[in-house]
Amino acid sequence: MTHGPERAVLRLARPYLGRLLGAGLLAAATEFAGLALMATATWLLMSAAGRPPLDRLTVAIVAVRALAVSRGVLRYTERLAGHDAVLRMITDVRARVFATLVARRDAAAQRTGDALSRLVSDVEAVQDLLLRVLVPGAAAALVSVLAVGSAALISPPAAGVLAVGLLVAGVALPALAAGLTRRAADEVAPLRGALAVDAVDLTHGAADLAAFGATGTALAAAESRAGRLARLERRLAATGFAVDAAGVLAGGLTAAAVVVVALRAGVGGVLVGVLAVGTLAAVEVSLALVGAARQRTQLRAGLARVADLLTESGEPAPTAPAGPAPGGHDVRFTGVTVRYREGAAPALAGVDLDLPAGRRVAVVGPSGAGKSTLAAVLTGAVRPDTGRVTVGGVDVSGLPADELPRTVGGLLAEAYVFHATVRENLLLGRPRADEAELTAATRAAGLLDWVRAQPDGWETVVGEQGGQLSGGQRQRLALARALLAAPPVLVLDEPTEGLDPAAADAVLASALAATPAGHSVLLISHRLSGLAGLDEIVVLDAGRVVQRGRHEDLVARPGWYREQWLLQEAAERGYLALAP
Ligand SMILES: Nc1ncnc2c1ncn2[C@@H]1O[C@H](COP(=O)(O)OP(=O)(O)OP(=O)(O)O)[C@@H](O)[C@H]1O
Repeated sequence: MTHGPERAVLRLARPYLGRLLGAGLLAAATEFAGLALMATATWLLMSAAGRPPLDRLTVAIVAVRALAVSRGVLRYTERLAGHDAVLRMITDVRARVFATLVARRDAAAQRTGDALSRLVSDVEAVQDLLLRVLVPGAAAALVSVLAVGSAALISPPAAGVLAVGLLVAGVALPALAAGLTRRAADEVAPLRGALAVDAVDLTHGAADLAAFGATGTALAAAESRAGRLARLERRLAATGFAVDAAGVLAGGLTAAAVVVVALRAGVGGVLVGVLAVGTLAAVEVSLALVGAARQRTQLRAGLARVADLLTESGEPAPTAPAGPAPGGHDVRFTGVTVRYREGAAPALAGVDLDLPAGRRVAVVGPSGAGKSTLAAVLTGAVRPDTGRVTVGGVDVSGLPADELPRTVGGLLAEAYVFHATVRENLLLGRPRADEAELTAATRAAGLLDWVRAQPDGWETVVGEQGGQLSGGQRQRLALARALLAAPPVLVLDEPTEGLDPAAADAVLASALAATPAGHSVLLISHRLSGLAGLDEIVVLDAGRVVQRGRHEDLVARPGWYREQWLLQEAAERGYLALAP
């Protein structure tokens, strides 16, 4: 019986079904060879005790040797066949998961590192499902049937007893183990997650906790959670061991019952011994299903996440640079309203905005005005509650997930810098960019001098989340990547954040100059300097458009823009006067 996510994942296994079936049969042959080895060796030892002529034992001696050797060979071939099939399939799964993640551009998921965990550990769940659950599970089931069939040749009543023992070991105990593991996962996983958050808060927030004298309280809370987790894990480990012990007991009891029934049925002494040892070996094979059931339960969450991504996108995302959309690249916001929480004030309230192809528009406004939300709606990361956003006349929400990023993109809020080299981080924007394109984008973002000054140049590793860069360098790297991607509608959300005023002006000017003519720009900024050359400036406040026009019109009119511009000018003049 397979669950929904398993079914979705297994659909991808279809092209490799032949190989997987082969691996399953080889696994069954390996286990059966082991069982036959035990049974034949027992027959040989017990028969040899009666000192019969050697020629009566020759076949058994050869069989023991052959079975011992073939078991190793079969196991090796099974592993080879199974891994070959599964690794081929995993490559497909990874490509599809990556394609969906890229297409979806789920900002929240990328921030939490969820994307990486999906690509690595969740996809490995698919591998484990096949190699550690389904292949050994099918092999154990097949061997059980063969064992009961073989026992029936000696004594049908003993075979009946064996069948009952195998059902206990291979069905009842695995079901019990799965139930316990599920409970463990449901209770332990949230606690582990909370403890991981505690650990991050305690390390990253250590300085602030100490400054507020709150270290002791925070530590005590984390310790109490760790204590609760330890108690729960001890209890679950004890019940887990109890299930394992029950498995051993089931093996012993089944063997004893088989012996009694076989003796009553008048089976000869040597064959009773063979039945007893064969029973122990067969039950042990079935007990492997207990481990498989536990594993399968633990894989649930990972498989569900992978299945969620598999159902979304069938084909890997294209890496080709942006091409013209069928209806051009005119962007239009019509009455867009976004409300993040029921009852809360809207982040955007009925916003109308036109961004015809080639136009450059800045969106400014106080903190919390809804600027980033506007960008998020345009890139499809947030869906409007009412109203619509169209690109080339097509509703953004109706565009295929892999098509939108080819048209709209850029530097979004809290752009992620990967733990990779400068070159790799840049190539994410345009995988086939050549050296000249890399250089031009990096120069426009004002990062080229820094790159050239590094001993490793483009191959400089930037650390986890760009931790080995300054805030300004991280921002420039993210901006260079956006400029390299050069989508026809370029969104730049605070591209000069973290730069000093002079650098901010220079970078903004060079970034705008580097954007090809005909490409539109939606610039989001809290700085008003450097906006004079733009076609339009839209002032947002509390989710509404309160002013719009060119820079020279807006500074001439009373309002938020003029006030803010005068304040920023005065502050920056003061800053420059004080600067050495
Ligand atoms: N993911 C979210 N969940 C809930 N509320 C949100 C979320 N993102 C933004 N908001 C709220 O929506 C409103 C607009 O936020 P937004 O980030 O769009 O503003 P902004 O103009 O970009 O602000 P800033 O200049 O400070 O970045 C704010 O009140 C904010 O608290």
